[in-house]
Amino acid sequence: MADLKDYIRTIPDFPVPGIQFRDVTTLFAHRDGFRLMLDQLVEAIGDLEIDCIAGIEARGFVLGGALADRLGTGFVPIRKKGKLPGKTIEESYQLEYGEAVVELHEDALSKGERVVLIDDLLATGGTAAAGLRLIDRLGATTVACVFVIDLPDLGGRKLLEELGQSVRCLVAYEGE
Ligand SMILES: O=P(O)(O)OC[C@H]1O[C@H](OP(=O)(O)OP(=O)(O)O)[C@H](O)[C@@H]1O
Ligand SMILES: Nc1ncnc2[nH]cnc12
Repeated sequence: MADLKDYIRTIPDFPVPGIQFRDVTTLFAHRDGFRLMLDQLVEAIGDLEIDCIAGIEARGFVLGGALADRLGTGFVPIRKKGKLPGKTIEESYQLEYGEAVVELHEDALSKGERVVLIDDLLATGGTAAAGLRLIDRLGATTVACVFVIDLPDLGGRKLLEELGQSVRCLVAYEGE
């Protein structure tokens, strides 16, 4: 049986020298790969009762929208600063290669809603941790953080687990 890694391309030195960029566009582009990924994401989340999926810009939107349709939930976007039209709350964070700010509409989630946070890749965990803070500030509960790719060497899984999160990833690149 095909492995998700068969569909993921690695591009060395992008966007800066020294980064091995794990490119999921080749996975998204392949009809068998995309379906296999969604099947595995549904399985990873299947045991949870959830109201909503929150996806992180940009690749988390592709995953999150398709997954929300499969699971019959709503979808909420966590976006880079300056993109959302309504009133927002914001959190800043450090990246593997930079710094950024993410925002969430202040009325995007209600108190007590059960949310799954999703993105394509977990590296340092800075982006996901900022997303968790946004969800938490609206009084909603993140019941799991779900990623296609984990880069455990960068410590993101450990960070999110220390924050009490259930972390679910489909593939990992370790020491590679
Ligand atoms: O765990 P972290 O160290 O925070 O890194 C993970 C984040 O980095 C990538 O996005 P990127 O910031 O490159 O933005 P993009 O999706 O808009 O290209 C990836 O899609 C995650 O969102
Ligand atoms: N190595 C990597 N590949 C793809 N996206 C990333 N985001 C942060 N680090 C990354």
